[in-house]
Amino acid sequence: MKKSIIFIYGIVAYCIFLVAFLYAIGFVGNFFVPKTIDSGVEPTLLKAILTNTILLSVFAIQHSVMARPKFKKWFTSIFSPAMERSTYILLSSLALLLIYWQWQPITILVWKIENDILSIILMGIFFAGWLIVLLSTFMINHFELFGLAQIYNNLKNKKTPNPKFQTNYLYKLVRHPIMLGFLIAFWATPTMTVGHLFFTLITTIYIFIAVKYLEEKDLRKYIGEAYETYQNEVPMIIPFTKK
Ligand SMILES: C[S@@+](CC[C@H](N)C(=O)[O-])C[C@H]1O[C@@H](n2cnc3c(N)ncnc32)[C@H](O)[C@@H]1O
Repeated sequence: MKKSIIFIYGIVAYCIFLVAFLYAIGFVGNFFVPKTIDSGVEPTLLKAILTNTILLSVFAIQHSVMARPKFKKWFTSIFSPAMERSTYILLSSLALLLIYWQWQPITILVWKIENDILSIILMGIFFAGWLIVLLSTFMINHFELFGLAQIYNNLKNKKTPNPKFQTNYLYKLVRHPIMLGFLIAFWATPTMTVGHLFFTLITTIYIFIAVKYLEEKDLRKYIGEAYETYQNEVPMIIPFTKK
């Protein structure tokens, strides 16, 4: 495929990711965007749970299968390697947009903080979570993580170096600060409904399983002993849980 087309494809994928990422803040936080985690017509409890389980499963399967080295090898045997990350980002973002669009609210209250100061503090923690997610992507390599380095280097006929193993900034505190940021953003809310809690519980379980049994397995294989030492020294997701 023409390098300029691959470049445009990667830029479009990145723009769709930006929309999906920004929308996620409003979706989970219940503000600004037209459809949020607690808005819309409420179906029966069974329909809501079934639909939401399918939606989250689509995202989890896409995200986990496409991140595996075997899938990447297959993909790059057919398409340009420069397109691999952008395709991953594009399909992840589309899976997220599908969640926002089809999510079924369950508005039964689990907790509601009436104290204004506590609510503001929780909203502050919520935004801090999203900031941690965004900043952490730059601590690894934002441009490589979202496929921009690959499409740019491809356009310039340059090889993209393999991603570097980072243990800097927040990666000194935990091994998975991006996931920590998501968990903070999903749990910190002044109003927790059953629908929001369902989303948060399922994503929390998925994050811990995917990180421990998929991502870290690959990282140990490719980085080797240095990653094992890192695992021994730095906690996985919850800070200060390792001596
Ligand atoms: C969506 S990012 C999430 C990274 C990490 N799990 C986190 O929560 O911060 C996934 C990519 O980051 C890479 N990655 C994970 N830990 C890394 C590290 N310490 N240095 C460089 N890349 C890393 C993985 O190989 C994978 O390609």
